[in-house]
Amino acid sequence: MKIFPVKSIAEIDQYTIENEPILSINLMERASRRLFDVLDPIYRNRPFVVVAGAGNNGGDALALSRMLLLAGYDTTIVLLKSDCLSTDTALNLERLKHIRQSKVILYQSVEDLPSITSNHVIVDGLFGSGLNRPLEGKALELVQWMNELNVEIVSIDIPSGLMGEDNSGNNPEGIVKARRTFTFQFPKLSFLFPENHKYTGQWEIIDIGLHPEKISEITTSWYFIDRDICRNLLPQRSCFDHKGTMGHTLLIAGSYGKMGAAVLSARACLKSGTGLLTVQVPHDTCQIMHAAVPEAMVNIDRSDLMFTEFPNLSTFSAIGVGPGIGIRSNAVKALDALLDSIGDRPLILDADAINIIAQNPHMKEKLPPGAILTPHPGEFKRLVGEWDNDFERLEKAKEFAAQHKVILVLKGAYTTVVLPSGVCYFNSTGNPGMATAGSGDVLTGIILAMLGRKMDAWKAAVAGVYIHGLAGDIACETEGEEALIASDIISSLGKAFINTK
Ligand SMILES: NC(=O)C1=CN([C@@H]2O[C@H](COP(=O)(O)OP(=O)(O)OC[C@H]3O[C@@H](n4cnc5c(N)ncnc54)[C@H](OP(=O)(O)O)[C@@H]3O)[C@@H](O)[C@H]2O)[C@H](O)CC1
Ligand SMILES: [K+]
Repeated sequence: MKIFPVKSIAEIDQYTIENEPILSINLMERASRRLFDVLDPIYRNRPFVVVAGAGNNGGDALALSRMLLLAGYDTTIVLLKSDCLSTDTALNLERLKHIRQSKVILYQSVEDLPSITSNHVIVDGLFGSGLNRPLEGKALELVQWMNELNVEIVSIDIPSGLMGEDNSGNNPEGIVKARRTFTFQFPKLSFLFPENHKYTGQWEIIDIGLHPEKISEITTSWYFIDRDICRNLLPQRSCFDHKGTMGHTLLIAGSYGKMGAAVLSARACLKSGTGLLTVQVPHDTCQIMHAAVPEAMVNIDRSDLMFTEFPNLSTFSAIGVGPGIGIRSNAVKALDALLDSIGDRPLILDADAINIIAQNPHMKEKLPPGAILTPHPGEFKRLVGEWDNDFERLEKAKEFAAQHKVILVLKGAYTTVVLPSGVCYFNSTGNPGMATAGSGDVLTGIILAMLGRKMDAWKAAVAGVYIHGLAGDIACETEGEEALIASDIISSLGKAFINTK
């Protein structure tokens, strides 16, 4: 699914009005009706206070209020006083006046506000995608009032005060903290940043039937990785395939005391379809790998403890380095040498491989084009330094990916795949239960298998994060968030692939 900047959404909106064709007031009615249909079963019989602004977000709020009133809901409307209501908002205010029970409070000061019980639901329709500056004055007062009530707030389209994209200069006091946000047609970029979760709460998309032609025509740099995207990226097997055509991957992982990372990554790689897997492990640990992953071949390092050498790379269709290798000087030297001889072979670097590169900046220059790096936030900080907010974090990632021509996979909620071109893919699968030891090692194994099958690096990264998250979601259904461990993600890979194809 595409994610658009809010200014492009206004363009799609306009195109829909002209080409469906549909009157803008009727498009607003359709959006509000679909919102009502979602809210009605969730909040049956609860009293509502609907807070509306002067723009079209307020128009949606007023149309929704009419629907609530007609359905018998106790509904009070608080309208932010303004001299210039949008045309459709003014029309919806007019329509409300025809309903006998409607109570519209024109907000001028705090004394005007209704008393609220804990049973109330507040609907926030003050500002939506037309917001262009931080809130102040009466609008700010209203937001602060809503936030201090400590009752459930439902935001229409966007929590009022939150910008669709960059909130760097915003005033955190002037943003509604919703329990739920029902957003029209597309997720907004700012919803995908961890720091904005406290504003959006749980968010959901409501399809309001914007014109599909315009949606496919307008280009964007941002995508939400859904099943369709992943399915189109995954290669099919032919009946003539054999293990030699499914890729021979090399995984360099583990050190004395950290063999779990290597085992998890190796298992995940095999469960993600690699034809053959060779794992490079320290001498003293080879029995662990043989016993835990009998399907893997083992290349034994001369060191008892760590990664210090690697086999001839020409045999392998893709190489993965990092889980559990440590950052001791011998491992540093070996990674440096590997980067010297890698050529343009597909490569994924994770965990300590990233830490080594962060500590030895000259190695960044040796990264082959298209290499995939999968840092968690701590590793990414070591690579690029601090950031002030998540929008800036994304900018830094785009800069790094462009400069070094690599693909970054920023792990976390909505794991983000950043391509050298600046295109970003945000993952839709996964859950907080996956914040557990070894989860990242599993991802490395999955992506390595895909790279080994000659998938383009960006495709392997995008499909890999989706399958990883989906396997985590499937595992969570039986394990729950607390008990979920990395091995459960591996066990669910089969179902994840089946459900995606
Ligand atoms: N395609 C869709 O998804 C549809 C969306 N709908 C709804 O429409 C809103 C967007 O409506 P819009 O009128 O563009 O925007 P807002 O309701 O957010 O209002 C913006 C107006 O407010 C002014 N503004 C902007 N920032 C501030 C501020 N900080 N303080 C005060 N006023 C502000 C701005 O005017 P200015 O001239 O003052 O700049 C705007 O006029 C969308 O979110 C949906 O809810 C449709 O109903 C259906 C289709
Ligand atoms: K809103």
